[in-house]
Amino acid sequence: MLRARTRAQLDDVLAQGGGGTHQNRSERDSFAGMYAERLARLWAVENGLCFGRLDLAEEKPLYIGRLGISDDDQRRLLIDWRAPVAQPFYRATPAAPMGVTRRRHLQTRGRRVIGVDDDLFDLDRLSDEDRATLNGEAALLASLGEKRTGRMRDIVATIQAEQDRVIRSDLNGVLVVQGGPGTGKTVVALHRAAYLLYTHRERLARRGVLIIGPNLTFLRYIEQVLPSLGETDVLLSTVGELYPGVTASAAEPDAVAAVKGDARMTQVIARAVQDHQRVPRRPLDIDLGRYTLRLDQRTLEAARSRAIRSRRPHNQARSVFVRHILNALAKQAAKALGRGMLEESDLADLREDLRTEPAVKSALNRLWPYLTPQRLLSGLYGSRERMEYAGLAGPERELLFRAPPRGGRDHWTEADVPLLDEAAELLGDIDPQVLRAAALHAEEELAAARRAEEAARDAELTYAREVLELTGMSDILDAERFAARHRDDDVHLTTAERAAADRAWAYGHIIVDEAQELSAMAWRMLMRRSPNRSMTIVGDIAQTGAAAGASSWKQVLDPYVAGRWREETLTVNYRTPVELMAVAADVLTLVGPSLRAPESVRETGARPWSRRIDGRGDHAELGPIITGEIVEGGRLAVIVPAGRAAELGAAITAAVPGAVAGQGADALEAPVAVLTVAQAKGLEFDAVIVVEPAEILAESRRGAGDLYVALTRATQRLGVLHSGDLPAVLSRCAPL
Ligand SMILES: Nc1ncnc2c1ncn2[C@@H]1O[C@H](COP(=O)(O)OP(=O)(O)OP(=O)(O)O)[C@@H](O)[C@H]1O
Repeated sequence: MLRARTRAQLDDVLAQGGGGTHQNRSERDSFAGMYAERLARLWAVENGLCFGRLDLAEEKPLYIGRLGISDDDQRRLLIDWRAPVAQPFYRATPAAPMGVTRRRHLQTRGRRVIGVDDDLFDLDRLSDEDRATLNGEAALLASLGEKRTGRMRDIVATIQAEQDRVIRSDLNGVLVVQGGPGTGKTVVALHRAAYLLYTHRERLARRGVLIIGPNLTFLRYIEQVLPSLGETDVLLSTVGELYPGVTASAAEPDAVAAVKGDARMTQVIARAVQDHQRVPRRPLDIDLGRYTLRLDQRTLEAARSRAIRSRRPHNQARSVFVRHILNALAKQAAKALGRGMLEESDLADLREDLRTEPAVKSALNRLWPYLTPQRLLSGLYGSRERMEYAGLAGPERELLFRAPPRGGRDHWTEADVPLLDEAAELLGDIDPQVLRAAALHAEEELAAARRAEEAARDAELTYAREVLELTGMSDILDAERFAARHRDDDVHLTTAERAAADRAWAYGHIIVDEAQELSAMAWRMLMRRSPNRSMTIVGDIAQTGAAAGASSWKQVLDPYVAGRWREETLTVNYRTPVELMAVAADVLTLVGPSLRAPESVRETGARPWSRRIDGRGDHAELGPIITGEIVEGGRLAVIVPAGRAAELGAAITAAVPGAVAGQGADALEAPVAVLTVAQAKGLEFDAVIVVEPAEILAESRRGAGDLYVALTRATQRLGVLHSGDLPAVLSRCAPL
């Protein structure tokens, strides 16, 4: 009925056609967008719309669902799971029943109820064992035992009490959620986003919520969870995508990323900017044909210090510098012309004449060049002298050195993005017209701007097509025209879209997943986008893999909110069965003797196995072993050492039909995915085979953490293949 009503409203709006004033049209379009979005949401929640019932001691039962629905008389039929009255559904325990006598979990398929599962809080009837039970244990275990699809699902029906505390925690301040693998950190973070948007709609809809994930595969893995929770206005991004117009697609060794991620790069970038403001040691002669003007060091120093004292970013401070220099030149020119003292208005004319003199322009461009972040960074990496001046020496400098890009186009890596952002802060914007007029060699920036424009147009067109398709109007209205109508006034842009295009956007709330992997420079970039410091930081210090990653939350946060952040810990592992977790827990002792693995909620009886392989030649032996582990209708990951990824990926994809290697959408859909630990981070699979664990252990300083991550990706089965001796920490695996 709701869908029919929304559909009718949408039809009404669209039937009004394209006439009327500009304002009429844009209002109509934004209504159309709103109704279409609501309709999409109503379809998205179709599955399992109502999943719970609370029987209360004093009142009528409440039904809990994915969204709230009232009848025409405003009587509540279904309570949105995020509403305060729904809280007991997740929090009530036999010891603290919160007025609830019975909690019922409904399992549905389509519109049919296929199972119910009750928690009784009538204390007299409970045994001790019952009192300690999980919330909706049967429903939870049924959900955990299901085959994995390659996309994360929502858990609104089975959120556990410790997770609910995180989800509903206060919006303000910085909340760290520390938890071992499989404790639901990711899924909880996504539910928190949905909860916050529901509870603080006004504030957050305007400023938006940013969710940062470790890589694009991971974002694809989680992207469907939010619409099914009823939220569409959230920006999912990696750190590498946060700088508009730059695509960080190049790879680089961990050691290089580690230097770029270090907090010291703040000073390096600042010095790199100052390098472009240095005055030459000798006077500078400007030959104007009729006469020559000279800029001596005193004049240059004075202009420079005025510009710096203006405290403006480099590109804006340039006008102060230029004004001072032109003044000095104009006075000299007056003398050279033999005109003695001139009126101020004559001097002004002279200044303007000089400003357009090519020789003066080129001198000014050398003395105080307009700089884009891209030019600054390319110039820095391409010159050992500049790096030296900026404070990079020895092996670090050699790691960062790269030949200047040919044709003006550089290849950026994920670790470059926070540095570009840092540079952008210090440089300030350049008016695009100035950029063109100054005839800078800025092909790269212009190309980036064009690409951004094209991407925005594509997004508009897709949006327009979707709206028209949803409304069944695609044969009546042309998507191009529909999109063009929006373009003029930006009315259709969601908060997330506007935020994505704006480097300086301040988000209402930022959620960071796999946060342990971020470098100090990446944190600076995120903090800049969170002036109100309203953040949820989700991760596991034991799983840190990146060389520039975190070794404690204190180290990450003290520079920004010392003593003002709170931490919650998740302790129960919902992914990995007891038998697998025992193996992983042994490895965890190598990461840190005091670290404790989370408690698993279920047993499968399937003992992890190990098997010796030859490990050389064409790896023909791997095909049958891997094929034998494929889960019918489910997904298997083969996790390999990063240094062997290309070789093993090629061998396995050749031998196993349907297998894919490396990151990307395919890796989520395929029955068998060959991945490195970094690529598998945050994901989960029905079965996992870890190849050459000794190599994974030895591959980096954080090898033990990497092996721990690899071993905790499976929901059902785990096996280990090794050519040398099996590492002693894996002795629980039964040899085959
Ligand atoms: N309350 C719950 N009900 C049902 N499933 C749950 C619940 N909590 C977590 N899960 C499931 O457990 C699995 C692990 O969750 P998630 O990926 O969020 O863990 P994580 O802590 O982020 O793990 P990692 O640190 O390994 O990335 C997912 O399949 C998730 O859906």
